[in-house]
Amino acid sequence: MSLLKIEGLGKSYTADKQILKNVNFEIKAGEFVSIIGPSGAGKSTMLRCINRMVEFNEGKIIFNHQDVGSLNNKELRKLRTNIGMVFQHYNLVPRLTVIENVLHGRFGYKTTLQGVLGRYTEEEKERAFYLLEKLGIHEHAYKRCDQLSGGQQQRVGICRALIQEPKLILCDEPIASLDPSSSKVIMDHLKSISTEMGITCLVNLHQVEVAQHYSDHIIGLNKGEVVFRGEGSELSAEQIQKIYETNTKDLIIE
Ligand SMILES: Nc1ncnc2c1ncn2[C@@H]1O[C@H](COP(=O)(O)OP(=O)(O)OP(=O)(O)O)[C@@H](O)[C@H]1O
Repeated sequence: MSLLKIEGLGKSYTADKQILKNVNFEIKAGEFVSIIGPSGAGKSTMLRCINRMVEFNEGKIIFNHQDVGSLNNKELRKLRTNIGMVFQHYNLVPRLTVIENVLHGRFGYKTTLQGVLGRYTEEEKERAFYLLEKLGIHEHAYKRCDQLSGGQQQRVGICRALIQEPKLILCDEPIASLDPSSSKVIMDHLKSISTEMGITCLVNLHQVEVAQHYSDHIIGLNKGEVVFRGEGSELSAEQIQKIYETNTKDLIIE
């Protein structure tokens, strides 16, 4: 069943430069899909169009049978509870505790006053603990977020997305600031979120081999156009060259 359908998507921030050009793809519920491409290809813009953090200019986005472009503010707020987001720099509130940051994921379900006063139900607090435990960081629940390592902070970011009870999680370069071992922990968690919890993951990545290892499908973007769509095993050196406009050996930093 299709969860997300992108049809003829176009985006430009300024009149002189088209960032996304006629982008088309479809993602099924529960799939793990990566977007790869060189810096500036439009990967972040693509993700942000899906929840309308960035307004797109052309085409259609259908998410969970809803036409995203036609939603009013109230409908958009509701839609965003179904779409979690994980960021490269975690986007946590550093001076607040881990558990408070996780509970921020419930904001979309609250009135502004409830959110500002930090009014959460016992059930929400239990769920936050359960998620922290699942991601192996429950012993840090009452620490300030800025006392945690990058990998731990990213796990808090994932818990905050999960407590929204999303159907889709958008991850914008979730491992770009992490060392290889923390990166593996994060990617393993994201993968099990899709396979065990059935939550669809759309992940922007810089590392081709990571995308190949974890993804059901890969989308290759070059200058805002989809130049590859397929499984990791179908991604040949020639395809990689088409995406990055460079030889694969040039992608290895020695
Ligand atoms: N708010 C904005 N206003 C104007 N131009 C923007 C804005 N955001 C992004 N751009 C431009 O859009 C292009 C695509 O940027 P985007 O961040 O989507 O690419 P990316 O593939 O995610 O790059 P990276 O891998 O470096 O994060 C770039 O040329 C960028 O300068």
